[in-house]
Amino acid sequence: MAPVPISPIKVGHINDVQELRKAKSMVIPQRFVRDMAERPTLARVPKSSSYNIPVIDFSKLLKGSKDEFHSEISKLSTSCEEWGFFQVINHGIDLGLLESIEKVAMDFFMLPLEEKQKYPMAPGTVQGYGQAFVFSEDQKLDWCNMFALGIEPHFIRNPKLWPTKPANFSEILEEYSRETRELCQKLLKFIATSLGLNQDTFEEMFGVAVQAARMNYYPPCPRPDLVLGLSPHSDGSALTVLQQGKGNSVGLQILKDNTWVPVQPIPNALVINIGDTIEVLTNGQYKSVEHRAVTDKEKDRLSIVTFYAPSYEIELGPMPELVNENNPCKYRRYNHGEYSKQYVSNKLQGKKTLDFAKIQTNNSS
Ligand SMILES: COC(=O)C(/C=C/C1=C(C)CCCC1(C)C)=C/O[C@H]1C=C(C)C(=O)O1
Ligand SMILES: O=C(O)CCC(=O)C(=O)O
Ligand SMILES: [Fe+2]
Repeated sequence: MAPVPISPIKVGHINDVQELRKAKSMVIPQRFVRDMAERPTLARVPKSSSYNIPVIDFSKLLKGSKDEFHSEISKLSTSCEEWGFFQVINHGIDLGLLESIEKVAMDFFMLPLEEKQKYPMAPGTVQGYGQAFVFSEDQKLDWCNMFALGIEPHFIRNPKLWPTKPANFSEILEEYSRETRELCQKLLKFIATSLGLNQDTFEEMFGVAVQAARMNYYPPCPRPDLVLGLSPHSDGSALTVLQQGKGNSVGLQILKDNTWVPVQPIPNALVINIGDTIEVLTNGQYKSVEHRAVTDKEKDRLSIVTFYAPSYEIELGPMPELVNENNPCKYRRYNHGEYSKQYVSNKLQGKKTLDFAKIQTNNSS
């Protein structure tokens, strides 16, 4: 069942950030100005290798020698345990298709506002053009325009929100989504293997997986020190695939050891992150890590995000194989549809939605 908002939500006027940018005002509307504690520190994090998220060579998993396979599986395991993020190179998705999705997404965002507003994201919902996860008039806003669509299964789609311009948008998004779905399915097999589980564990458990796409456009901001492109959050999915636009500014940051670490884009690579579902299923062994986006004074930025999650119908909780004396059960069992409802009814707020599933103990963090 698709999540539906329960009561009318008053969110006040939400400025479109591209229009603010066009107006060339140096003054940032107060709703975008973050409280001190939330403002991004723009000091450079050293570019040393300890601050680079791991890179997985997918071709070594698919067709590498036995040694290459084992060493890449071991790297995958460390990445999921210690980072919750990794970049995949040689993923096999046609590079022309990556370029095409970027082009249609960019062409969409560059349309006049009236055209984009034909596909409005209603308050309290997550599909269409606008700002998702806004629930009150005093909530801070992100310096970002979003366009999100449910992809699979078809009942989550709202056909009225699929744009007619650019003309090839839907065709490219369908093709891209098929490819990213396949990538997620393969990755889940390798993730299962890395946990010592049967490679089909997740596929068998997930039923007909839910897939959604979100395009985020961050125009340059005259005061990047005051705003956030996207509020800190973990993803409610099982896996997320994130494509960073070519030649964009660095904008994605992940929270590691209490430091916001920037993700340096690698040309043609895809960023993968572990979502809340895998954290729960692995009883916290693999982590869904908090991340956010920051903006740049001169450069805009585009990201194209695929969320891959289990069917709304399934019940899930930590897998018994991953619960033991040293790692006692941290999450209760719940229905993924309920979790989705919870996720889309709250503002993005770090890893807060996971409290829904956490078993509270005296020393829970
Ligand atoms: C930051 O996360 C999201 O925007 C998001 C939204 C996904 C969705 C759509 C854009 C339309 C269809 C419904 C759905 C909620 C999947 C994240 O997706 C995650 C969150 C949950 C929960 C999930 O299943 O995927
Ligand atoms: O734009 C980015 O890099 C982050 C996007 C993201 O985290 C999301 O859409 O969930
Ligand atoms: Fe995210």
